[in-house]
Amino acid sequence: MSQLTGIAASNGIAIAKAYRLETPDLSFETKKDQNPEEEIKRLESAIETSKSELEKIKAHTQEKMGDEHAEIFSAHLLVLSDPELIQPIEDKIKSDQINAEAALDETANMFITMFENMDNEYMRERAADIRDVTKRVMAHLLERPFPNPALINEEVVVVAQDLTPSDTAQLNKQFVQGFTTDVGGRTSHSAIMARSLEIPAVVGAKSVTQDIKDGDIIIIDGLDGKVLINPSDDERKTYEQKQAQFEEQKAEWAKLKDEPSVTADQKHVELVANIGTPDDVDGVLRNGGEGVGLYRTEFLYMGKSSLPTEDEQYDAYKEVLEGVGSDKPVVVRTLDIGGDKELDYLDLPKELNPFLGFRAIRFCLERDDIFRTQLRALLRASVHGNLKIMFPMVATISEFKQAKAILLEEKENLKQEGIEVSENIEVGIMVEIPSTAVIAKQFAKEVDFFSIGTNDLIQYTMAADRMNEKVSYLYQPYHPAILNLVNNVIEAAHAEGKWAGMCGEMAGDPVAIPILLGLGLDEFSMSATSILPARSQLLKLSKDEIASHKDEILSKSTAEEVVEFVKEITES
Ligand SMILES: C=C(OP(=O)(O)O)C(=O)O
Ligand SMILES: [Mg+2]
Repeated sequence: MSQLTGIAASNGIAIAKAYRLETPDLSFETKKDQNPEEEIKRLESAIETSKSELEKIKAHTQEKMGDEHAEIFSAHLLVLSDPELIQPIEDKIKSDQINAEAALDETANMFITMFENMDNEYMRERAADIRDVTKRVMAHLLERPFPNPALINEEVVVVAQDLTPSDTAQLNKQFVQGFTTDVGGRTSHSAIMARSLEIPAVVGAKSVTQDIKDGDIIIIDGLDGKVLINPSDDERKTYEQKQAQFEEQKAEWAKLKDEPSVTADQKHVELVANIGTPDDVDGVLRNGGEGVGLYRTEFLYMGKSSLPTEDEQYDAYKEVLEGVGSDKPVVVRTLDIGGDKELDYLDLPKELNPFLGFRAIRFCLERDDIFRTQLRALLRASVHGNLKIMFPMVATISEFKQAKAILLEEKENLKQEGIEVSENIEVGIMVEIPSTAVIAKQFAKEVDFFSIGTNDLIQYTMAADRMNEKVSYLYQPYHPAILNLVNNVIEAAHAEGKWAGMCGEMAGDPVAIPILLGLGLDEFSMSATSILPARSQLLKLSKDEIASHKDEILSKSTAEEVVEFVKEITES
């Protein structure tokens, strides 16, 4: 057996066979003087195999995730049945006498370039479909296995170089017991999704794809960030015991499900959850969440071949608001696309620094057609619960004002159309850009609330990529620079009678919780599975006692000094 160490990204222990999820190498050689009849036969057979796989995936997705998610596979099937694409490939095989791989590649690229350059969104989306489908057909031509995560139907641990958010969205929790990746950090979106799926995960384990073969027995220790490959019987027993202990601990926490979130000195805070889809609401309720502090709506736009319609979005928002319960807050973040969250069908230009690029509110203010559709859906859904709207990646007051003005315009438009809209929607911002944290005082006059997005705030403040394990030593949530920014935001909010929450992963971190409590954070939004452990921890903490040491905490020079000091004052 061998053991790898990575970053514990989602709690729990998983023991199962490895399933490697990787796109095969699709490079090929162009061959001349081929027999066209044979090449056409090979092409037809690769297309048929691809079609039958896609039919299966589509049926499976329809059953597990509904029609909306299955739609992308219908679009792929249409491409594979389109004579306007297939005939030119066959013509090329005949005229140039080249192998099917070369003819497929050339013809598909020609169509992709043509569609991508059209001034028509529908056609640009078709370019993305052709690109996806061509990969599958090419893999079959080259006889290299193409992974179909949606079709996994036995208990496995997924092993991948990295998982995109849309890969993660396809994983079926019934069979996928856990996952491990070479790259990534605790705040990469695949790790965040693992926590909302409640499956154990270890990310950033560097060489899992090198060291693990399909079918190896793997133990994922999501509590301590370990990956064991082909463990001995004794090791397996040890981990089965650890798994059982973790289950017992969870049963203890579960007793707090309907209890209030109070500290030892009877101070209330709000413990709410981060979600990515309406399906996650169930986990929020099971884990005693007092609402939703961050609904990442990007996932509505992913795993599809086109933008979600206003009605589709309305249905999702209504489902969340009603599911959570009408009195409980639901903070919905408007589209935060960009960074590692791409939408193929929008065909946005590749950027050198996507995390510093054209994303989130920057994108929405330019593509206000897309933004308005989302805002209308949100406003229409607002009558079904306690909705709060939050804009991501706000860097300037002017961005906030523009976004809010568009929201108010759409509200007026709906009212003119005779559609009811709630009059009590709070409108706030994520604080994830250092400049915004620095002038929080000025922002606090404009917004109804702040939610601190430490996942990004830390990476921008420390100039350390949140997904790069090489610089993860610099990604320091307890660094005094971060704590001073957080404190600045909380004080600014309170001075204007507003509330300050946090929806970055730091809010659910047991080391950070006492510090944030002492700084006066009002709302802690975290993965649903962190809520009960946090509630249990709060019961033992005195807010006033920690707050009395606030200045000392903020004046420490290093993260280590902060952690040591807070440990001293909370354990004494
Ligand atoms: C919550 C945040 O947003 P995301 O993780 O989706 O970037 C954050 O940046 O802290
Ligand atoms: Mg962010």
